[in-house]
Amino acid sequence: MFNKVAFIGAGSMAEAIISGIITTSFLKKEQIFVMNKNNKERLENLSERYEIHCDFNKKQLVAGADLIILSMKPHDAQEAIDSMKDYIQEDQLIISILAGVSTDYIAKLIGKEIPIIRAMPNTSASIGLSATAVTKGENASEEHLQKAVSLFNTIGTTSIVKEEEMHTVTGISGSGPAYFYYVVEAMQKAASEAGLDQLVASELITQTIVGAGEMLKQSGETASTLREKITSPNGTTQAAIETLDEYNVEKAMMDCVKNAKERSIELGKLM
Ligand SMILES: NC(=O)C1=CN([C@@H]2O[C@H](COP(=O)(O)OP(=O)(O)OC[C@H]3O[C@@H](n4cnc5c(N)ncnc54)[C@H](O)[C@@H]3O)[C@@H](O)[C@H]2O)C=CC1
Ligand SMILES: O=C(O)[C@@H]1CCC=N1
Repeated sequence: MFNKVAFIGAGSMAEAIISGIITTSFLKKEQIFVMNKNNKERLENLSERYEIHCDFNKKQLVAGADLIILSMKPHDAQEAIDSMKDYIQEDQLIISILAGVSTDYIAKLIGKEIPIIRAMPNTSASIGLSATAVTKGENASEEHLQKAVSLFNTIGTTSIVKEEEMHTVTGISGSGPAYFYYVVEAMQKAASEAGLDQLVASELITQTIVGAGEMLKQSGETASTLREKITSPNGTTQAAIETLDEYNVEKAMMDCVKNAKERSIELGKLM
């Protein structure tokens, strides 16, 4: 499907994707090329661990790559793309995982009518459990989109969305893992205050969140039904949920997603 894949940016998301495509044998190690801004030690480390090619020479890195993955931070995109756009050809496919940044804007920076797929994975990619959403830019075909789906399926599930939905997706599944970690941190604090052993608490909380996730996935029941089944009249769960309602946690969660979405829109405009 791809002969050579070049990652521009070698941070945590690039590593998660690399790990997925190697573990599932989607690509051979020697087909993967990576660069970052100036962190030689990081590249050496990646090269040793995954046996992939690392190179600071942009021309060499991009030459012959049928897929280029933009995996730098949004604020670094302009400089990174400026310094390599002359080596990019219209028959190459670009996948961007940059939060907030439109395919049109990337095409404008590159200055060519090039196929671009925009994707929003999440950090669970590092264990093959990302919820990734993808969308295609103006010059990308259905075939390009399907190739991207195949790639992101190596690191979890992949959903196809409209480009205008990508900001919402970022607020839901891109940043989403952090919301659950936040809840876990709070539960750990409560357990600690109550004097429960930290290791025991951690084991119980982790298995509780994994179990709830699997119930959502496997039971075929809605979150609301599953919650009601736990909530005995005048029981402990009712007392707990009434507290969440008193604090208006539902509204807080809705605003949390909304603000992440707004920030994604801003990130796109800041470029
Ligand atoms: N961390 C997350 O949960 C998610 C992040 N994203 C997006 O993924 C992208 C990368 O995020 P992370 O991996 O967390 O960032 P990171 O900070 O870990 O990595 C960024 C990489 O880009 C490199 N870079 C910066 N300027 C460069 C340049 N001029 N040329 C080449 N490389 C350059 C850096 O050296 C670094 O290797 C961001 O655009 C972010 O919006 C998307 C989904 C989830
Ligand atoms: O916080 C961020 O900007 C990135 C994008 C999605 C998750 N993390």
